[in-house]
Amino acid sequence: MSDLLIEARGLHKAYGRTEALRGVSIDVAAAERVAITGPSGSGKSTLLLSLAGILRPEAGEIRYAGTRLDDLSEAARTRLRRREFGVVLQFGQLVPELTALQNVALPLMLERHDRASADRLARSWLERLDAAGLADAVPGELSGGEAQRVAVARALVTSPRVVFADEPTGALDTVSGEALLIALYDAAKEADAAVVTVTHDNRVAARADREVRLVDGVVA
Ligand SMILES: Nc1ncnc2c1ncn2[C@@H]1O[C@H](COP(=O)(O)OP(=O)(O)OP(=O)(O)O)[C@@H](O)[C@H]1O
Repeated sequence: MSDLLIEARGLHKAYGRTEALRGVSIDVAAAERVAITGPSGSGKSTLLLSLAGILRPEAGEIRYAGTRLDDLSEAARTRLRRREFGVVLQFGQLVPELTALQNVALPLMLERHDRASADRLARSWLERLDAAGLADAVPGELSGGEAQRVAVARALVTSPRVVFADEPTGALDTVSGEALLIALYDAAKEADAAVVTVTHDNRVAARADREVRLVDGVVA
């Protein structure tokens, strides 16, 4: 057996007449950092959301640790996602009514951790991302970069096998964008998690172990 974590073959996904994915195959090995790049509209987000089990492609197969992800029921996919995956999206992923600490602790609370241990772990992840001082702030009080650091802490708090990040640095200036990505890569490495990032940014792609470039819904 190889150490392949994700094996996707021949993925097709259309939105009405727009074919976003036209036969994409991609593998991700355990602890590997893969950057998905390509022009706007080439299908990067659609591929990421499909691999993360959030979108269901119309054709093709996705195996996660040998299990067919695309065949699972919605409930089973949600359970697997909560247990095995961390996700950082572009915007609005923090719950506005909760503090940063409560946002980071939320995935643990959903997994029935007790409050004290969830808060302790959440605080330690905020510290690792240099965001301990933000613990009591609500998302409306955070800058774009601060909110993204909190979102990264929340994606890692459950010790996922894979972190999926859709343009995590898109809203940030060059310096804070790169710092956030380094923090994500370092934290994932420490936790032995694979990272799949969608990015327009060459510097981000250069830090990955491998770049997969999409053009018009196929791997270029
Ligand atoms: N929910 C949707 N409804 C209709 N069309 C969509 C939807 N989501 C994406 N598309 C279309 O599918 C194609 C691929 O979109 P996708 O967002 O996957 O590309 P992308 O490479 O991530 O683009 P960007 O870099 O601009 O974020 C585009 O033509 C887009 O307009």
